[in-house]
Amino acid sequence: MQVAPSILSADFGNLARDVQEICEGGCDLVHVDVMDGHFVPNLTIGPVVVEAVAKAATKPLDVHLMVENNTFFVELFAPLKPEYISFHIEEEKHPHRLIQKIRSYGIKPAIVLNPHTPPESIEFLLQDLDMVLLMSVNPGFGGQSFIDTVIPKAARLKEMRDRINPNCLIEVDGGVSDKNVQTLKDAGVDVVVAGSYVFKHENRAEAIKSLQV
Ligand SMILES: O=C(CO)[C@@H](O)[C@H](O)COP(=O)(O)O
Repeated sequence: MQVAPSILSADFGNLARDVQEICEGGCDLVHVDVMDGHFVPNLTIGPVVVEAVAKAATKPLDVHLMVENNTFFVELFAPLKPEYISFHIEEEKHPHRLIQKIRSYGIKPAIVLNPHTPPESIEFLLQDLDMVLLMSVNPGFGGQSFIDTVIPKAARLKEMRDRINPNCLIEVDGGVSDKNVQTLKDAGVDVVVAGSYVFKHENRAEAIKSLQV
């Protein structure tokens, strides 16, 4: 299991220090939540702060857009060269075009599904994706409870993924801890995002290790 700590739960007064700590602690990706106050009822960070995160990070960035105007934000973040940019299928009229745009920057495209969105909604996009992110909380905030319907959903997505594009990773985000990571692994999940579990742990490196099952 790859682990992508969400910096939403980091100490923003000491962001570079916290990013360095999770990278030295062995995380696989640094997960960056971009919220615009419209698609979700919360507002986070723009390219100025993400540039500082990219400078501090020794692991690739995984940028999760929770925004209304995906194309505008892709253009804003592409120069920072994250490994992945993911956007919500619920907020995109032309997802295939946006996937091509993200790839044209040399960035891996990913699509995010809210808890209610079925994996079948992206069946005909799967061949063009590097990752699908399944939300296991309603997007917008850290520290929420895990919605366990994501487990059969991940298993259904895995069946589609294995058939259509075995290289496409499955990522789960929200309420992830050492208590549910093995179940997620068994369902076929490849990457977990964890915010409060990692950043509130007294030993963040140990927290990351406990998720690398
Ligand atoms: O995208 C989001 C929330 O919208 C997540 O990345 C959370 O930040 C995960 O936080 P925890 O549930 O692990 O505390």
